[in-house]
Amino acid sequence: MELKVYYQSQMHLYIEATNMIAFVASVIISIVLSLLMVLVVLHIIKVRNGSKYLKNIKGPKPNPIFGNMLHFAVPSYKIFEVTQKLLDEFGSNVIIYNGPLTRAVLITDVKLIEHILSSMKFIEKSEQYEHMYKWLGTGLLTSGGLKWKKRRRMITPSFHFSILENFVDVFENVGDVFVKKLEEHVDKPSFDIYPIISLCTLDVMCETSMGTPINALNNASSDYVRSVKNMCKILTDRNFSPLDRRFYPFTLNFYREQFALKVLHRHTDAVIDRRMKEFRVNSDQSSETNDCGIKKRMAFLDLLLRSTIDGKSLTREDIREEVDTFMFEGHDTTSSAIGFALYSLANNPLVQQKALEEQMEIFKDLKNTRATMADLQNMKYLELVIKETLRLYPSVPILGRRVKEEFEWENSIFPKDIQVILFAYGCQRSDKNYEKPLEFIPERFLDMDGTDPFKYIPFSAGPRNCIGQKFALLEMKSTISKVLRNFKLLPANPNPGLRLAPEIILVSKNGINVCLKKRF
Ligand code: HEM
Repeated sequence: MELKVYYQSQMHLYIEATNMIAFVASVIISIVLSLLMVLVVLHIIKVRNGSKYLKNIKGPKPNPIFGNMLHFAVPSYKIFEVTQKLLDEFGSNVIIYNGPLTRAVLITDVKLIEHILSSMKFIEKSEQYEHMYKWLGTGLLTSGGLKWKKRRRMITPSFHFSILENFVDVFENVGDVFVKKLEEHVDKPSFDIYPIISLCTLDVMCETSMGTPINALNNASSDYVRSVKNMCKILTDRNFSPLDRRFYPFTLNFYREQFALKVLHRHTDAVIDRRMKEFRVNSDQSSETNDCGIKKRMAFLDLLLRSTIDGKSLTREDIREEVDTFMFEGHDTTSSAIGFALYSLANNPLVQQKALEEQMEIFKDLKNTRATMADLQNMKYLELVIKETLRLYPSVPILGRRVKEEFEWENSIFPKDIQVILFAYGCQRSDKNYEKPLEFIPERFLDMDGTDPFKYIPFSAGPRNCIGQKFALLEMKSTISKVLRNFKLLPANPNPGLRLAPEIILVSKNGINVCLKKRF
Protein backbone atom coordinates (compact mmCIF):
# COMPACT_ATOMS: atom_id res chain seq x y z
CA MET A 1 0.00 0.00 0.00
CA GLU A 2 2.78 2.39 1.04
CA LEU A 3 4.64 1.46 -2.11
CA LYS A 4 1.57 2.28 -4.23
CA VAL A 5 1.21 5.72 -2.57
CA TYR A 6 4.91 6.27 -3.09
CA TYR A 7 4.69 5.41 -6.83
CA GLN A 8 1.56 7.58 -7.21
CA SER A 9 3.29 10.56 -5.63
CA GLN A 10 6.38 9.96 -7.80
CA MET A 11 4.15 9.77 -10.87
CA HIS A 12 2.43 12.95 -9.81
CA LEU A 13 5.80 14.71 -9.41
CA TYR A 14 6.91 13.40 -12.81
CA ILE A 15 3.75 14.74 -14.51
CA GLU A 16 4.18 18.09 -12.76
CA ALA A 17 7.81 18.31 -13.81
CA THR A 18 6.92 17.38 -17.40
CA ASN A 19 4.19 20.01 -17.44
CA MET A 20 6.59 22.57 -16.04
CA ILE A 21 9.22 21.76 -18.71
CA ALA A 22 6.56 21.92 -21.45
CA PHE A 23 5.38 25.26 -20.04
CA VAL A 24 8.91 26.75 -19.88
CA ALA A 25 9.68 25.42 -23.38
CA SER A 26 6.48 26.95 -24.79
CA VAL A 27 7.30 30.31 -23.12
CA ILE A 28 10.81 30.25 -24.60
CA ILE A 29 9.51 29.27 -28.05
CA SER A 30 6.87 32.04 -27.89
CA ILE A 31 9.52 34.61 -26.90
CA VAL A 32 11.87 33.50 -29.68
CA LEU A 33 9.04 33.51 -32.24
CA SER A 34 7.87 36.96 -31.10
CA LEU A 35 11.41 38.28 -31.31
CA LEU A 36 11.74 36.82 -34.80
CA MET A 37 8.42 38.42 -35.78
CA VAL A 38 9.56 41.79 -34.43
CA LEU A 39 12.84 41.36 -36.31
CA VAL A 40 11.03 40.53 -39.56
CA VAL A 41 8.68 43.53 -39.18
CA LEU A 42 11.57 45.88 -38.32
CA HIS A 43 13.51 44.48 -41.24
CA ILE A 44 10.63 45.13 -43.66
CA ILE A 45 10.14 48.66 -42.29
CA LYS A 46 13.87 49.31 -42.50
CA VAL A 47 14.19 47.99 -46.05
CA ARG A 48 11.10 50.04 -47.15
CA ASN A 49 12.22 53.21 -45.36
CA GLY A 50 15.69 52.67 -46.66
CA SER A 51 14.40 53.18 -50.18
CA LYS A 52 15.07 56.93 -49.86
CA TYR A 53 18.71 56.06 -49.41
CA LEU A 54 21.27 54.39 -51.66
CA LYS A 55 18.78 54.37 -54.52
CA ASN A 56 21.22 53.50 -57.28
CA ILE A 57 23.21 51.00 -55.34
CA LYS A 58 22.14 47.39 -55.61
CA GLY A 59 22.84 44.28 -53.60
CA PRO A 60 21.63 40.74 -52.95
CA LYS A 61 18.20 40.33 -51.37
CA PRO A 62 18.61 40.24 -47.59
CA ASN A 63 17.20 37.56 -45.35
CA PRO A 64 15.11 39.01 -42.44
CA ILE A 65 17.18 37.17 -39.84
CA PHE A 66 20.73 36.98 -41.18
CA GLY A 67 20.72 39.83 -43.69
CA ASN A 68 23.27 38.79 -46.34
CA MET A 69 25.66 37.16 -43.88
CA LEU A 70 24.85 33.65 -45.12
CA HIS A 71 26.69 34.58 -48.32
CA PHE A 72 29.81 34.92 -46.21
CA ALA A 73 29.33 31.71 -44.22
CA VAL A 74 32.16 30.10 -46.18
CA PRO A 75 35.79 29.31 -45.32
CA SER A 76 37.72 32.60 -45.10
CA TYR A 77 39.78 31.83 -48.23
CA LYS A 78 36.53 31.83 -50.27
CA ILE A 79 35.45 35.31 -49.15
CA PHE A 80 37.21 37.09 -52.04
CA GLU A 81 35.45 34.76 -54.50
CA VAL A 82 32.05 35.55 -52.95
CA THR A 83 32.79 39.28 -52.96
CA GLN A 84 33.93 39.22 -56.59
CA LYS A 85 30.67 37.48 -57.61
CA LEU A 86 28.66 40.22 -55.86
CA LEU A 87 30.68 42.94 -57.62
CA ASP A 88 30.23 41.20 -61.00
CA GLU A 89 26.48 40.92 -60.44
CA PHE A 90 25.65 44.28 -58.83
CA GLY A 91 28.33 46.70 -60.02
CA SER A 92 31.32 48.39 -58.44
CA ASN A 93 29.48 49.36 -55.22
CA VAL A 94 27.23 46.83 -53.46
CA ILE A 95 24.84 47.06 -50.48
CA ILE A 96 25.38 44.26 -47.99
CA TYR A 97 23.14 43.64 -44.98
CA ASN A 98 25.55 42.59 -42.25
CA GLY A 99 22.64 41.77 -39.94
CA PRO A 100 18.83 41.89 -40.12
CA LEU A 101 18.75 45.65 -39.61
CA THR A 102 22.19 46.99 -40.43
CA ARG A 103 23.81 47.43 -43.77
CA ALA A 104 27.10 48.49 -45.21
CA VAL A 105 28.26 49.49 -48.68
CA LEU A 106 31.13 47.61 -50.28
CA ILE A 107 32.99 50.08 -52.51
CA THR A 108 35.49 49.59 -55.36
CA ASP A 109 34.58 52.68 -57.42
CA VAL A 110 37.80 54.73 -57.46
CA LYS A 111 36.04 58.11 -57.52
CA LEU A 112 33.87 57.23 -54.54
CA ILE A 113 36.93 55.90 -52.69
CA GLU A 114 38.63 59.22 -53.39
CA HIS A 115 35.57 61.15 -52.18
CA ILE A 116 35.62 59.31 -48.85
CA LEU A 117 39.35 58.95 -48.20
CA SER A 118 40.34 62.47 -49.16
CA SER A 119 37.79 64.19 -46.94
CA MET A 120 38.27 65.25 -43.31
CA LYS A 121 34.52 64.61 -42.93
CA PHE A 122 34.96 60.84 -43.15
CA ILE A 123 37.76 60.08 -40.74
CA GLU A 124 35.79 57.96 -38.25
CA LYS A 125 36.54 54.23 -38.25
CA SER A 126 33.88 51.52 -38.56
CA GLU A 127 32.68 49.51 -35.58
CA GLN A 128 35.04 46.54 -36.20
CA TYR A 129 37.89 48.72 -34.91
CA GLU A 130 36.15 48.83 -31.51
CA HIS A 131 37.27 45.23 -30.90
CA MET A 132 40.79 46.60 -30.65
CA TYR A 133 40.00 49.14 -27.92
CA LYS A 134 40.93 46.84 -25.04
CA TRP A 135 44.44 46.34 -26.39
CA LEU A 136 45.14 49.57 -28.25
CA GLY A 137 42.82 51.93 -26.40
CA THR A 138 42.02 54.81 -28.66
CA GLY A 139 45.46 55.35 -30.13
CA LEU A 140 46.20 56.74 -33.56
CA LEU A 141 44.68 53.83 -35.50
CA THR A 142 41.39 53.56 -33.60
CA SER A 143 40.68 57.08 -32.37
CA GLY A 144 38.63 59.70 -34.16
CA GLY A 145 37.72 63.38 -34.02
CA LEU A 146 39.84 65.88 -32.14
CA LYS A 147 41.83 63.27 -30.23
CA TRP A 148 43.02 61.73 -33.51
CA LYS A 149 43.89 65.15 -35.00
CA LYS A 150 46.03 66.16 -32.02
CA ARG A 151 47.76 62.80 -31.81
CA ARG A 152 48.46 62.72 -35.56
CA ARG A 153 50.00 66.18 -35.41
CA MET A 154 52.11 65.16 -32.42
CA ILE A 155 53.33 61.82 -33.84
CA THR A 156 54.04 62.87 -37.45
CA PRO A 157 57.55 64.26 -36.68
CA SER A 158 58.53 60.84 -35.23
CA PHE A 159 58.58 59.52 -38.80
CA HIS A 160 60.95 62.18 -40.08
CA PHE A 161 63.78 60.98 -42.35
CA SER A 162 66.48 61.73 -39.73
CA ILE A 163 64.70 59.53 -37.17
CA LEU A 164 64.06 56.70 -39.63
CA GLU A 165 67.75 56.75 -40.55
CA ASN A 166 68.57 55.63 -37.00
CA PHE A 167 66.40 52.56 -37.38
CA VAL A 168 68.33 51.15 -40.36
CA ASP A 169 70.76 49.55 -37.90
CA VAL A 170 67.89 47.73 -36.20
CA PHE A 171 66.58 46.46 -39.56
CA GLU A 172 70.05 45.21 -40.44
CA ASN A 173 70.76 43.54 -37.06
CA VAL A 174 67.43 41.74 -36.97
CA GLY A 175 67.82 40.89 -40.69
CA ASP A 176 71.09 39.07 -39.92
CA VAL A 177 69.37 36.86 -37.34
CA PHE A 178 66.53 36.31 -39.84
CA VAL A 179 68.98 35.08 -42.48
CA LYS A 180 70.51 32.65 -39.93
CA LYS A 181 67.04 31.27 -39.18
CA LEU A 182 66.31 30.85 -42.89
CA GLU A 183 69.56 28.89 -43.32
CA GLU A 184 67.91 26.08 -41.33
CA HIS A 185 65.47 25.62 -44.24
CA VAL A 186 67.89 25.67 -47.19
CA ASP A 187 67.36 22.89 -49.78
CA LYS A 188 63.99 21.83 -48.35
CA PRO A 189 61.67 21.35 -51.36
CA SER A 190 59.05 23.47 -49.59
CA PHE A 191 58.55 25.32 -46.31
CA ASP A 192 56.22 28.01 -44.97
CA ILE A 193 58.34 31.15 -44.61
CA TYR A 194 55.60 33.29 -43.04
CA PRO A 195 55.98 32.39 -39.32
CA ILE A 196 59.70 33.27 -39.39
CA ILE A 197 59.04 36.60 -41.15
CA SER A 198 56.39 37.41 -38.58
CA LEU A 199 58.90 36.92 -35.71
CA CYS A 200 61.42 39.06 -37.60
CA THR A 201 59.04 42.01 -37.97
CA LEU A 202 57.97 41.64 -34.34
CA ASP A 203 61.62 41.98 -33.30
CA VAL A 204 61.97 45.10 -35.44
CA MET A 205 58.83 46.71 -34.01
CA CYS A 206 59.73 45.91 -30.38
CA GLU A 207 63.14 47.47 -30.70
CA THR A 208 62.07 50.51 -32.69
CA SER A 209 58.93 51.29 -30.74
CA MET A 210 60.04 50.40 -27.20
CA GLY A 211 63.82 50.48 -27.55
CA THR A 212 63.97 47.01 -25.97
CA PRO A 213 64.74 43.87 -27.98
CA ILE A 214 62.39 40.94 -27.41
CA ASN A 215 64.42 38.47 -29.49
CA ALA A 216 61.31 36.75 -30.86
CA LEU A 217 63.29 35.02 -33.64
CA ASN A 218 65.21 33.06 -31.01
CA ASN A 219 62.48 32.93 -28.39
CA ALA A 220 59.17 32.44 -30.15
CA SER A 221 57.56 30.93 -27.07
CA SER A 222 58.05 33.94 -24.78
CA ASP A 223 54.86 35.10 -23.05
CA TYR A 224 54.88 38.45 -24.83
CA VAL A 225 55.36 36.98 -28.31
CA ARG A 226 52.65 34.38 -27.74
CA SER A 227 50.28 37.01 -26.39
CA VAL A 228 50.76 39.29 -29.43
CA LYS A 229 50.02 36.33 -31.70
CA ASN A 230 47.01 35.27 -29.59
CA MET A 231 45.56 38.80 -29.59
CA CYS A 232 45.86 39.06 -33.39
CA LYS A 233 44.07 35.71 -33.73
CA ILE A 234 41.31 36.73 -31.28
CA LEU A 235 40.73 40.02 -33.15
CA THR A 236 40.39 38.10 -36.41
CA ASP A 237 37.96 35.60 -34.83
CA ARG A 238 35.84 38.45 -33.46
CA ASN A 239 35.66 40.21 -36.81
CA PHE A 240 34.26 37.14 -38.50
CA SER A 241 32.12 35.82 -35.66
CA PRO A 242 28.41 35.60 -36.52
CA LEU A 243 27.67 36.02 -32.78
CA ASP A 244 26.26 39.32 -31.62
CA ARG A 245 28.93 41.24 -29.65
CA ARG A 246 26.78 41.02 -26.48
CA PHE A 247 27.51 37.26 -26.34
CA TYR A 248 31.27 37.77 -26.51
CA PRO A 249 31.80 37.65 -22.69
CA PHE A 250 30.43 34.08 -22.75
CA THR A 251 33.04 32.81 -25.22
CA LEU A 252 36.41 31.22 -24.58
CA ASN A 253 38.13 33.98 -26.53
CA PHE A 254 36.94 36.52 -23.97
CA TYR A 255 38.97 34.76 -21.27
CA ARG A 256 41.93 34.21 -23.59
CA GLU A 257 41.84 37.93 -24.33
CA GLN A 258 41.88 38.85 -20.62
CA PHE A 259 44.96 36.71 -20.15
CA ALA A 260 46.79 38.04 -23.23
CA LEU A 261 45.96 41.64 -22.29
CA LYS A 262 47.47 41.22 -18.83
CA VAL A 263 50.75 40.00 -20.35
CA LEU A 264 50.81 42.67 -23.08
CA HIS A 265 49.98 45.65 -20.89
CA ARG A 266 52.28 44.46 -18.08
CA HIS A 267 55.16 44.31 -20.56
CA THR A 268 54.49 47.70 -22.18
CA ASP A 269 53.89 49.37 -18.79
CA ALA A 270 57.16 48.01 -17.39
CA VAL A 271 59.13 49.29 -20.40
CA ILE A 272 57.42 52.70 -20.24
CA ASP A 273 58.01 53.02 -16.48
CA ARG A 274 61.69 52.19 -16.90
CA ARG A 275 62.14 54.68 -19.74
CA MET A 276 60.17 57.36 -17.83
CA LYS A 277 62.53 56.95 -14.87
CA GLU A 278 65.60 57.16 -17.09
CA PHE A 279 64.10 60.17 -18.82
CA ARG A 280 63.56 61.99 -15.49
CA VAL A 281 67.06 61.15 -14.24
CA ASN A 282 68.63 62.31 -17.49
CA SER A 283 66.45 65.32 -18.17
CA ASP A 284 69.05 67.70 -16.72
CA GLN A 285 71.79 66.16 -18.91
CA SER A 286 71.45 65.55 -22.61
CA SER A 287 69.73 62.15 -22.65
CA GLU A 288 70.19 61.99 -26.39
CA THR A 289 73.86 60.99 -26.00
CA ASN A 290 75.27 58.03 -24.07
CA ASP A 291 78.08 58.12 -21.46
CA CYS A 292 80.71 58.43 -24.22
CA GLY A 293 78.87 61.36 -25.78
CA ILE A 294 77.70 59.23 -28.73
CA LYS A 295 74.23 59.99 -30.07
CA LYS A 296 71.76 57.37 -28.76
CA ARG A 297 69.07 55.87 -30.97
CA MET A 298 65.65 57.11 -29.91
CA ALA A 299 62.78 54.61 -29.91
CA PHE A 300 59.28 55.89 -30.72
CA LEU A 301 58.59 55.59 -26.99
CA ASP A 302 61.41 58.05 -26.18
CA LEU A 303 59.96 60.51 -28.66
CA LEU A 304 56.52 60.15 -27.08
CA LEU A 305 58.03 60.85 -23.64
CA ARG A 306 59.32 64.14 -24.97
CA SER A 307 56.03 65.08 -26.68
CA THR A 308 53.32 67.33 -25.35
CA ILE A 309 49.74 68.06 -26.34
CA ASP A 310 48.38 71.49 -25.40
CA GLY A 311 51.51 71.97 -23.26
CA LYS A 312 50.92 68.78 -21.25
CA SER A 313 53.10 65.64 -21.27
CA LEU A 314 51.44 62.35 -22.19
CA THR A 315 50.34 60.01 -19.40
CA ARG A 316 51.52 56.41 -19.19
CA GLU A 317 48.16 55.27 -20.65
CA ASP A 318 48.48 57.74 -23.56
CA ILE A 319 51.94 56.44 -24.35
CA ARG A 320 50.89 52.81 -24.00
CA GLU A 321 48.08 53.31 -26.52
CA GLU A 322 50.50 54.52 -29.13
CA VAL A 323 53.28 52.02 -28.43
CA ASP A 324 50.78 49.14 -28.58
CA THR A 325 49.31 50.60 -31.77
CA PHE A 326 52.75 50.59 -33.44
CA MET A 327 53.30 47.01 -32.26
CA PHE A 328 50.00 45.88 -33.74
CA GLU A 329 49.84 47.96 -36.92
CA GLY A 330 53.55 47.80 -37.68
CA HIS A 331 54.38 44.12 -37.44
CA ASP A 332 51.75 41.96 -39.17
CA THR A 333 51.23 44.38 -42.07
CA THR A 334 54.93 44.36 -42.86
CA SER A 335 55.30 40.58 -42.49
CA SER A 336 52.39 40.02 -44.85
CA ALA A 337 54.02 42.30 -47.45
CA ILE A 338 57.50 40.74 -47.08
CA GLY A 339 55.98 37.25 -47.31
CA PHE A 340 54.08 37.94 -50.53
CA ALA A 341 57.07 39.78 -52.02
CA LEU A 342 59.34 36.76 -51.44
CA TYR A 343 56.64 34.46 -52.85
CA SER A 344 56.33 36.67 -55.95
CA LEU A 345 60.11 36.73 -56.44
CA ALA A 346 60.24 32.92 -56.11
CA ASN A 347 57.52 32.52 -58.74
CA ASN A 348 58.79 35.18 -61.18
CA PRO A 349 62.43 34.26 -61.95
CA LEU A 350 63.00 37.13 -64.41
CA VAL A 351 61.86 39.69 -61.83
CA GLN A 352 64.11 38.03 -59.24
CA GLN A 353 67.06 38.17 -61.65
CA LYS A 354 66.55 41.91 -62.25
CA ALA A 355 66.24 42.57 -58.52
CA LEU A 356 69.44 40.59 -57.90
CA GLU A 357 71.33 42.52 -60.61
CA GLU A 358 70.37 45.74 -58.88
CA GLN A 359 71.76 44.36 -55.60
CA MET A 360 74.99 43.46 -57.40
CA GLU A 361 75.30 47.04 -58.65
CA ILE A 362 74.78 48.46 -55.17
CA PHE A 363 76.95 46.03 -53.16
CA LYS A 364 80.48 44.88 -54.07
CA ASP A 365 80.29 42.09 -51.52
CA LEU A 366 76.79 40.68 -51.75
CA LYS A 367 77.00 38.54 -48.65
CA ASN A 368 78.75 40.53 -45.96
CA THR A 369 77.70 44.11 -46.56
CA ARG A 370 75.28 45.96 -44.31
CA ALA A 371 72.95 48.28 -46.17
CA THR A 372 73.02 51.99 -45.35
CA MET A 373 70.14 54.42 -45.74
CA ALA A 374 71.66 55.52 -49.09
CA ASP A 375 71.82 51.88 -50.28
CA LEU A 376 68.18 51.36 -49.39
CA GLN A 377 67.21 54.50 -51.27
CA ASN A 378 69.10 53.26 -54.33
CA MET A 379 67.03 50.06 -54.50
CA LYS A 380 64.69 51.47 -57.14
CA TYR A 381 63.76 48.20 -58.80
CA LEU A 382 63.15 46.51 -55.45
CA GLU A 383 60.81 49.40 -54.66
CA LEU A 384 58.81 48.59 -57.81
CA VAL A 385 58.67 44.94 -56.72
CA ILE A 386 57.33 45.97 -53.31
CA LYS A 387 54.77 48.32 -54.89
CA GLU A 388 53.53 45.58 -57.20
CA THR A 389 53.39 43.14 -54.27
CA LEU A 390 51.21 45.56 -52.31
CA ARG A 391 48.96 46.05 -55.35
CA LEU A 392 48.25 42.32 -55.74
CA TYR A 393 48.50 41.53 -52.03
CA PRO A 394 47.51 44.64 -50.01
CA SER A 395 48.32 43.84 -46.36
CA VAL A 396 45.14 45.69 -45.34
CA PRO A 397 42.68 44.43 -47.97
CA ILE A 398 39.65 46.22 -46.50
CA LEU A 399 39.32 49.65 -44.89
CA GLY A 400 36.25 50.45 -42.81
CA ARG A 401 34.74 53.85 -42.15
CA ARG A 402 31.56 55.06 -40.47
CA VAL A 403 29.94 57.94 -42.33
CA LYS A 404 29.14 60.59 -39.74
CA GLU A 405 27.29 62.90 -42.11
CA GLU A 406 24.72 62.17 -44.83
CA PHE A 407 26.12 62.76 -48.32
CA GLU A 408 25.01 62.40 -51.92
CA TRP A 409 26.92 60.45 -54.53
CA GLU A 410 25.66 60.05 -58.12
CA ASN A 411 21.99 60.41 -57.12
CA SER A 412 22.33 58.10 -54.14
CA ILE A 413 22.12 59.45 -50.61
CA PHE A 414 24.41 57.75 -48.13
CA PRO A 415 22.67 57.90 -44.73
CA LYS A 416 24.44 59.13 -41.59
CA ASP A 417 26.13 56.32 -39.64
CA ILE A 418 26.28 53.82 -42.48
CA GLN A 419 29.43 51.69 -42.58
CA VAL A 420 31.43 51.79 -45.78
CA ILE A 421 33.89 49.07 -46.72
CA LEU A 422 36.60 50.36 -49.03
CA PHE A 423 37.77 47.25 -50.83
CA ALA A 424 41.42 47.93 -51.69
CA TYR A 425 42.02 44.33 -52.78
CA GLY A 426 39.14 44.40 -55.30
CA CYS A 427 40.02 47.86 -56.60
CA GLN A 428 43.69 46.98 -57.13
CA ARG A 429 42.88 43.74 -58.96
CA SER A 430 40.19 45.19 -61.21
CA ASP A 431 40.72 45.25 -64.99
CA LYS A 432 39.01 48.67 -64.94
CA ASN A 433 42.09 50.03 -63.18
CA TYR A 434 44.99 47.90 -64.39
CA GLU A 435 45.97 46.06 -67.55
CA LYS A 436 46.58 42.35 -66.97
CA PRO A 437 45.63 42.93 -63.34
CA LEU A 438 46.48 39.46 -62.09
CA GLU A 439 50.02 39.39 -63.51
CA PHE A 440 53.03 40.40 -61.43
CA ILE A 441 54.60 43.25 -63.45
CA PRO A 442 56.67 45.64 -61.25
CA GLU A 443 57.52 47.79 -64.31
CA ARG A 444 53.90 48.97 -64.53
CA PHE A 445 54.75 51.46 -61.77
CA LEU A 446 57.34 53.16 -63.98
CA ASP A 447 54.62 54.93 -65.92
CA MET A 448 51.85 55.39 -63.43
CA ASP A 449 52.31 59.17 -63.31
CA GLY A 450 49.14 61.04 -64.12
CA THR A 451 46.91 58.06 -63.39
CA ASP A 452 44.39 58.15 -60.57
CA PRO A 453 46.27 57.83 -57.24
CA PHE A 454 43.19 56.44 -55.48
CA LYS A 455 43.26 53.23 -57.51
CA TYR A 456 46.34 52.26 -55.48
CA ILE A 457 45.63 52.42 -51.74
CA PRO A 458 47.69 49.78 -49.86
CA PHE A 459 48.62 52.47 -47.31
CA SER A 460 45.14 54.03 -47.53
CA ALA A 461 45.21 57.67 -48.66
CA GLY A 462 44.18 61.12 -47.51
CA PRO A 463 44.36 62.38 -43.93
CA ARG A 464 44.17 58.91 -42.34
CA ASN A 465 46.81 57.27 -44.49
CA CYS A 466 49.48 55.05 -42.97
CA ILE A 467 51.85 57.13 -40.89
CA GLY A 468 54.43 54.32 -40.98
CA GLN A 469 54.70 53.80 -44.75
CA LYS A 470 58.24 55.16 -45.16
CA PHE A 471 59.40 53.15 -42.17
CA ALA A 472 57.74 50.05 -43.66
CA LEU A 473 59.32 50.57 -47.08
CA LEU A 474 62.82 50.84 -45.57
CA GLU A 475 62.30 47.79 -43.38
CA MET A 476 60.99 45.76 -46.33
CA LYS A 477 63.89 46.78 -48.56
CA SER A 478 66.47 45.96 -45.89
CA THR A 479 64.95 42.51 -45.20
CA ILE A 480 64.20 41.47 -48.80
CA SER A 481 67.61 42.69 -49.97
CA LYS A 482 69.29 40.43 -47.38
CA VAL A 483 67.25 37.41 -48.49
CA LEU A 484 67.97 38.09 -52.18
CA ARG A 485 71.70 38.42 -51.57
CA ASN A 486 71.94 35.23 -49.51
CA PHE A 487 69.46 32.88 -51.18
CA LYS A 488 67.98 31.96 -54.51
CA LEU A 489 64.22 31.79 -54.14
CA LEU A 490 62.36 29.01 -55.97
CA PRO A 491 58.72 27.99 -56.08
CA ALA A 492 57.80 25.30 -53.54
CA ASN A 493 57.79 21.76 -54.90
CA PRO A 494 54.97 20.74 -55.01
CA ASN A 495 53.59 24.27 -55.21
CA PRO A 496 50.29 24.60 -53.33
CA GLY A 497 49.83 28.25 -54.43
CA LEU A 498 48.11 30.72 -52.12
CA ARG A 499 44.72 30.58 -50.43
CA LEU A 500 44.24 34.28 -49.78
CA ALA A 501 41.94 35.34 -46.98
CA PRO A 502 41.00 38.75 -45.58
CA GLU A 503 41.68 38.34 -41.88
CA ILE A 504 42.63 41.56 -40.10
CA ILE A 505 45.47 41.54 -42.58
CA LEU A 506 45.77 39.60 -45.82
CA VAL A 507 46.98 36.07 -45.12
CA SER A 508 47.46 32.85 -47.03
CA LYS A 509 45.55 30.11 -45.22
CA ASN A 510 47.87 27.41 -46.56
CA GLY A 511 51.02 29.36 -45.74
CA ILE A 512 53.53 31.14 -47.97
CA ASN A 513 55.52 28.20 -49.27
CA VAL A 514 58.84 28.61 -51.07
CA CYS A 515 62.14 26.77 -51.54
CA LEU A 516 65.55 28.31 -50.72
CA LYS A 517 69.01 27.54 -52.19
CA LYS A 518 72.15 29.18 -50.85
CA ARG A 519 73.82 31.64 -53.22
CA PHE A 520 77.28 31.06 -51.75
C1 HEM B 1 53.59 47.16 -45.43
C2 HEM B 1 53.35 47.73 -44.26
C3 HEM B 1 52.15 48.52 -43.92
C4 HEM B 1 50.95 48.65 -44.56
C5 HEM B 1 50.54 47.98 -45.87
C6 HEM B 1 50.14 49.55 -43.80
C7 HEM B 1 48.86 49.94 -44.15
C8 HEM B 1 48.10 50.81 -43.42
C9 HEM B 1 46.77 51.20 -43.77
C10 HEM B 1 46.00 50.70 -44.97
C11 HEM B 1 46.34 52.07 -42.83
C12 HEM B 1 44.95 52.70 -42.75
C13 HEM B 1 44.13 51.80 -41.89
C14 HEM B 1 42.69 52.22 -41.80
O1 HEM B 1 42.27 53.25 -42.29
O2 HEM B 1 41.97 51.46 -41.19
C15 HEM B 1 47.39 52.24 -41.87
C16 HEM B 1 47.31 53.07 -40.77
C17 HEM B 1 48.30 53.16 -39.83
N1 HEM B 1 49.54 52.56 -39.87
FE1 HEM B 1 50.24 51.35 -41.33
N2 HEM B 1 50.83 49.94 -42.69
C18 HEM B 1 52.07 49.36 -42.73
C19 HEM B 1 53.09 49.52 -41.81
C20 HEM B 1 53.04 50.32 -40.71
C21 HEM B 1 54.12 50.51 -39.77
C22 HEM B 1 55.48 49.86 -39.89
C23 HEM B 1 53.66 51.34 -38.79
C24 HEM B 1 54.37 51.87 -37.58
C25 HEM B 1 55.64 51.95 -37.44
C26 HEM B 1 52.29 51.67 -39.13
C27 HEM B 1 51.48 52.49 -38.37
C28 HEM B 1 50.21 52.88 -38.72
C29 HEM B 1 49.37 53.74 -37.91
C30 HEM B 1 49.75 54.32 -36.54
C31 HEM B 1 48.19 53.92 -38.61
C32 HEM B 1 47.00 54.78 -38.19
C33 HEM B 1 47.19 56.15 -38.85
C34 HEM B 1 46.05 57.12 -38.59
O3 HEM B 1 44.90 56.72 -38.56
O4 HEM B 1 46.35 58.31 -38.47
N3 HEM B 1 51.95 51.06 -40.30
N4 HEM B 1 48.46 51.46 -42.24
